[in-house]
Amino acid sequence: MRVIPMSEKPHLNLVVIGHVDHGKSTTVGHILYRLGYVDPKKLAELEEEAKKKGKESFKYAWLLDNLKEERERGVTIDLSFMKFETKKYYFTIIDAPGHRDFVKNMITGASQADAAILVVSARKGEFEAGMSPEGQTREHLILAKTMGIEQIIVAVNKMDATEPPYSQERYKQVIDTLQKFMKGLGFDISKIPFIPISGWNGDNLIERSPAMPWYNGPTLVEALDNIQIPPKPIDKPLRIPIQAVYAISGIGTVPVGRVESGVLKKGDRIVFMPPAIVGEVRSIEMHHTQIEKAEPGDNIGFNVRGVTKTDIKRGDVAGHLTNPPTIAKEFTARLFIIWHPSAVTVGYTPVIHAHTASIAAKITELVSKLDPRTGKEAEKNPQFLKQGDTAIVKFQPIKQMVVEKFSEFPALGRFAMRDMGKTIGIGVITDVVPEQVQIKG
Ligand SMILES: Nc1nc2c(ncn2[C@@H]2O[C@H](COP(=O)(O)OP(=O)(O)OP(=O)(O)O)[C@@H](O)[C@H]2O)c(=O)[nH]1
Repeated sequence: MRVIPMSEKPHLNLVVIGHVDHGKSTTVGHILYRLGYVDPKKLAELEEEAKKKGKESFKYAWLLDNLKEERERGVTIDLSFMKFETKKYYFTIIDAPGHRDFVKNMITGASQADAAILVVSARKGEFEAGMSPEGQTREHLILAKTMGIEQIIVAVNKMDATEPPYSQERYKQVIDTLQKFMKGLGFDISKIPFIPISGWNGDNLIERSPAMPWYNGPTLVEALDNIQIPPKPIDKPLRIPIQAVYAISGIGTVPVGRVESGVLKKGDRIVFMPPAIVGEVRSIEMHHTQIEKAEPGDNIGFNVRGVTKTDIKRGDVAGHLTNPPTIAKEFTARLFIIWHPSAVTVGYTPVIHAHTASIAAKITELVSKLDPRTGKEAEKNPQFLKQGDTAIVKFQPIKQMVVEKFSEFPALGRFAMRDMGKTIGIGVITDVVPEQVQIKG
């Protein structure tokens, strides 16, 4: 594997979604190979091995598993990272395919996806399975929409395996169904490319495929270069969810976290919520270098005067005194139930994972159940929610917790809901009832 240089290009986080076996690993593996990230000798070895096992068709998918393993041995964080460059951008694939719990990682992971590739098989029966009520094409699209991922590239895969191969008619049928569904979810489909590909043969991945002369849109890699960079929320109030707090001898208290919005400057007076403790920023450090100010996306450690290590902890949020982070007495969310063995009712108290905080919260009201296709109310005050339902729900955190409205601070306004070691649901916060607290200092 070649060593990837730190690039000057803008950095984007990409997530690859889609129904099981629709070709996510094969497509990503093939792109990485074609962009030169894989030694041809290594591929030949894998090919040989796959042939021996009578599974030649898994060549590229195995490649990906191999790369994943190589990386995982070296990293300690729980996201599986893969990086590659296109003409314009430097991409990190967060949570590569095959990972069942991508939903939780998307929310609680270090980075949020800027864009998604949805891989959909056009093979007879497979496309239909993905769009069935239990299908993940459908589920992942709902999740992407719920999480606010607007930039989606749809790769209509396995075009070599349609009947007849590379059938324009089948392509049209597939995208027609997808476009109707996505429109219903509120996606602006005029901005979404639908690219017929074969992840296996490489059609329309990098160069235009001669097998599909009827298609004149971008190739998959061209579509990646057409992604728009999301603006940095530097004009918004400061929010830094704290990941850890250190006490360093000779320096003092050093909280560590990622700036999600606003700008932090040396000398600023800041407040940590919920404890409502005020401190003064003496220095800011990023990648072992002192900096004067930190902006959204920067992972920093900063030394604060007036705060001890025991005053604050992971899950607290730093902000300026003029607009302190909100402690929620209660919050309302649009919730999607991913998995539950029976039913979710009022009184249910799962753990809410929002930004760096993990705090139990009780459901106090099931306000309404929504029609997942239209987002409109389908039932008022339902008795219970089950797997696959989308609903408006009120929560009461059992301990003080900072969250914000998703529309104002996306990174602090989305959460995963966990119980029994599994992700039960995901939500975005539409409203917060703030708790008034006295700020000390
Ligand atoms: N004919 C054909 N087969 C493909 C293509 N892409 C993938 N496949 C096959 O489809 C099967 C599943 O491919 P994967 O890449 O493992 O699918 P995946 O979506 O990553 O699967 P999970 O990670 O298990 O969800 C394998 O047998 C692949 O060889 C394609 O473009 N054409």
